[in-house]
Amino acid sequence: MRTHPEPGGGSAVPTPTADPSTAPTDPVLAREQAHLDHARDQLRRMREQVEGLDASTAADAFNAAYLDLVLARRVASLQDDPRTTLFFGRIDCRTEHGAETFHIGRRHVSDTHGDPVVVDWRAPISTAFYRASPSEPMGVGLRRRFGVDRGRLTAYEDEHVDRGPEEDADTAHSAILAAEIERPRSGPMRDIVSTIQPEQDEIVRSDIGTSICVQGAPGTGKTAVGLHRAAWLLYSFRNQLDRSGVLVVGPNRAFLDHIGAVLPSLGEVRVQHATIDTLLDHARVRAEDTTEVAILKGDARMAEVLRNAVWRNVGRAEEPLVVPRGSRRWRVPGYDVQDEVDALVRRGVRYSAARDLLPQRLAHLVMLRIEATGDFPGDTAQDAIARSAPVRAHAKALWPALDPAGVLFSLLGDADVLAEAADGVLTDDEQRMLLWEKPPRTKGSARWTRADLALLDELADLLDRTPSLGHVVLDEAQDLSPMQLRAVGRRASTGSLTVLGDIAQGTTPWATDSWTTAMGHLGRPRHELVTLDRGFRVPGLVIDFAARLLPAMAPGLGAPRSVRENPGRLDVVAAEPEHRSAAVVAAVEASLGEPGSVGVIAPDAFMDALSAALTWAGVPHGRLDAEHGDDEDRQVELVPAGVAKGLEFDRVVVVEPAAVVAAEPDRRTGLRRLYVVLTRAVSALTVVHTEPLPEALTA
Ligand SMILES: Nc1ncnc2c1ncn2[C@@H]1O[C@H](COP(=O)(O)OP(=O)(O)OP(=O)(O)O)[C@@H](O)[C@H]1O
Repeated sequence: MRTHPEPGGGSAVPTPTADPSTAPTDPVLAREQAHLDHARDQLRRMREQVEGLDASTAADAFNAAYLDLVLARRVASLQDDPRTTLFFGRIDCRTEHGAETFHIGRRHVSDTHGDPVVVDWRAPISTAFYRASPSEPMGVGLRRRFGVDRGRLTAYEDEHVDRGPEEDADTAHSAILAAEIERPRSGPMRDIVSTIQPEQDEIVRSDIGTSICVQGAPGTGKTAVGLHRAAWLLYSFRNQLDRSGVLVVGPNRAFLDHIGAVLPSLGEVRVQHATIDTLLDHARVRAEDTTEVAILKGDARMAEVLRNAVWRNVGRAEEPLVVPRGSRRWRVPGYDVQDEVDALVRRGVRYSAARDLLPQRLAHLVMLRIEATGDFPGDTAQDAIARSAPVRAHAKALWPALDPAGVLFSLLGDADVLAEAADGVLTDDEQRMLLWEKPPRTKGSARWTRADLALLDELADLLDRTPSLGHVVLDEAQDLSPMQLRAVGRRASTGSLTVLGDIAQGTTPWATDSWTTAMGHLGRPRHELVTLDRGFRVPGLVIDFAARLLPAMAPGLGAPRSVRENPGRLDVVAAEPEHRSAAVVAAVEASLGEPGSVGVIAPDAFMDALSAALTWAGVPHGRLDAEHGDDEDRQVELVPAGVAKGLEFDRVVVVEPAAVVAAEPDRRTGLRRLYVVLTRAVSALTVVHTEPLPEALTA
């Protein structure tokens, strides 16, 4: 594929130093720039038209305020960002209307006749821009990609898709695509709309009813694909999803900050972002379980224990129900009351919903007796009986009000309650493990753990149905326990899910080793499983180094095939123990002159010493943790190994791999953690060690 203008006739591929303010001399580029100027004029016209609309003409003040809000949002969505272009590609197609040209951009722009000047990348016609190939041209004759710099077009590449397989899209080299993939990374994650690959596009545009699970090695674009899928769904099913909502769940705050700008840059500001802890925000976490107990609390069998723990509270109707009315007392025998209770239990509604129905059911039994005497007191009488003190007291005794904390408090604090709920589900030893050594005196003083949050969430759902969103994107899903997966799954019980992860990056003791099992816990036994294996982040030298770990900790899983042209740089620096921090500082200082971010990733225990060493050397740096992301524009970030998942930096310094491994509860988890931290680099990786490297890495 040729890039125009050719070297000598201007910059082939946009570079930060190109001067885009000059008019293009290449006639094709000049015509395209004129189309861009026209598109900008039309967008301005569309905006001015909306600005001119008068909300005060609405029927009443309420409607006027609502219309005002809608118009303000519409004006905001029609803003033009002069730093970027309105389109990044074009396709020339044969359609039922003859030969047509479509320019593809981030948003739709139309002219005064309503004809498209730019089509949204999510519109059906744009699919061909991403997927057409010589073997399947999809009606496309020409595909053109544009090089862009500071809001101007600086280059273009043409691909004659219909000219047969000699110019196959897979092998044809695109300098513009390569430049986008190779660009140094700095700041938060960016959208990839101009370069979405065909295998990624298939996931992005899967039907809303399809739940998809994407297994992909580091840097294969899982997160990017999940976010673009959310944007595509919101565009294609706007009405449905505006009502039900879309949620993105990620591993920690630092990760959410890293990805937080992608959807807004695509015009989607109404997507909620959460970590699993903020999602299950039922109580403050004030204690930590041992690994063994956390694994048990995360086990899917706990769902049955909790179900039993809730429903065991429904009592048996031993006593008759006696209701005085006028001069008579109406008596319903216990066995009749019990039949109603049994019928409600069998109905399969949530505990609290069934509880709300019971007084009416009891009142109905009383009414039947009254009517049997030939008296028909009317509909309001049943309501009055349902609200009467004897019926309310009877219902309350049979079906007590519960709250999640109260149920879990008695389950973990009372061996008899646990024994009854866990009978035939957990062994005696497991039950002993679950019980608090020193039970708190009240549920309010209980010191809940992170694993308890998923149990409280399950209980909350047993009592009252959790509302479902329209779509949930779950990233780094391999790390969630079965109980956490159930919690996410119920938030999409009537919607669909996009589940992203990598079994080889599972670093929790309860990490899943099977997507079929995980999707079962998410309530999606029927799903599509897709594997992504082309790596866009990690260069070849670095991925080959990290992949040495795979046989030891995730046999059967492959490394990504790096699509990067730059093989990257790998330096392994052996230092004396007393010079470790100095070696890290030297590695950081060596990379400060180049553009792009620098991540120093080390075990948690080293953070203070490394921060002090960097400060002493006068290197400004930030410090990420699970609660704080990259909130300032800093070149150097100090990152605890446990927080690095999902992040990327242009250059990475990994400190003491053996200690990264040793900080985890077991060797497999340790090697997986090391695999995660070694695969964060886009251009260069420096490994600083004083202890021998883990054997798996030197093999
Ligand atoms: N089609 C593409 N064009 C350009 N860049 C891409 C493309 N796909 C992915 N990337 C880039 O590759 C990098 C890695 O993507 P992403 O973080 O989504 O990968 P991941 O599979 O989620 O990685 P990890 O498993 O390590 O979290 C990002 O910088 C992303 O923008």
